[in-house]
Amino acid sequence: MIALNGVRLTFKTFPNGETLVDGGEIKGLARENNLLDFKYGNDGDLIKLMFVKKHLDEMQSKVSLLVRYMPYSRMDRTEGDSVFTLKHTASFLNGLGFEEITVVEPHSDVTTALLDRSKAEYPTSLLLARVMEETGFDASRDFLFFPDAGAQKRYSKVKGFKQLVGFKSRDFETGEIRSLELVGNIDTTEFKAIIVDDLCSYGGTFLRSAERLREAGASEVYLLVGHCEDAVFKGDMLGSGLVDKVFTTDTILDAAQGTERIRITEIGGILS
Ligand SMILES: O=P(O)(O)OC[C@H]1O[C@H](OP(=O)(O)OP(=O)(O)O)[C@H](O)[C@@H]1O
Repeated sequence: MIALNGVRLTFKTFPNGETLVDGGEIKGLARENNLLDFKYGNDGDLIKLMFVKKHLDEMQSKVSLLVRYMPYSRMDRTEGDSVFTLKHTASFLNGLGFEEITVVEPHSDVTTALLDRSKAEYPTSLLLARVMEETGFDASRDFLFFPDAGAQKRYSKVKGFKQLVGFKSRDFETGEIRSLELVGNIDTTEFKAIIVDDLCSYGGTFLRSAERLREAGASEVYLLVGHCEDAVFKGDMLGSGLVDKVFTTDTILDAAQGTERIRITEIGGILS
């Protein structure tokens, strides 16, 4: 999905897969300062983005970019012969020459380090208070749970709550979670937990997290993630009974049962 100044652009696809881009639609929506809102679905969307930006360049207008989910952001390091796809995706976007790039919930600082004139926004942090209120979170008893050190670092500004951290081991090649152990002092026999992280893909991290939390006495477990892919529901996250509710945004997912999906454009601070 690509929106220009708040209006979703329409694209047609030729039988051979090429895209027909409507320059008249772009021209009709263009202003002196423009915002392209980019929701990545597949690699073809990057090509569409390039066509739109190049067309706006021909009108000599200024264009900023909102990247709802940074493609390849999890490939923020390489092992063995794997290509550094995040670096090359960032290079592609830099080559398009945006005035500014805002990235929603990047997986790590590597994304913003690679992108020119970029900044990050974290809706998960902004939504935490709302999720706590809805779940009846009691700060004197309940815990936030960060599944790995990366998550703990990402949300290090969230202070004043009891926290537990996971120690996760993942097979880089297959993506399979080898183990996830819970680290921290649980000083109560019954508590609620909110798992906080940037993205849910296959859901293994969160199923394992919820298992460990339930074993430790959690009576309710909630998941708050910035990005959420459909695959998690095929993996039966909610059907497992381990997670009571998933709170996420619309950066990837359009709709799924059992989730509360909050439009990022409604979260103060992201687009201002
Ligand atoms: O739903 P899943 O398929 O389990 O994936 C979700 C997890 O994967 C990502 O971390 P990752 O393991 O890539 O963390 P790392 O970059 O710190 O290794 C993300 O931050 C979640 O913790």
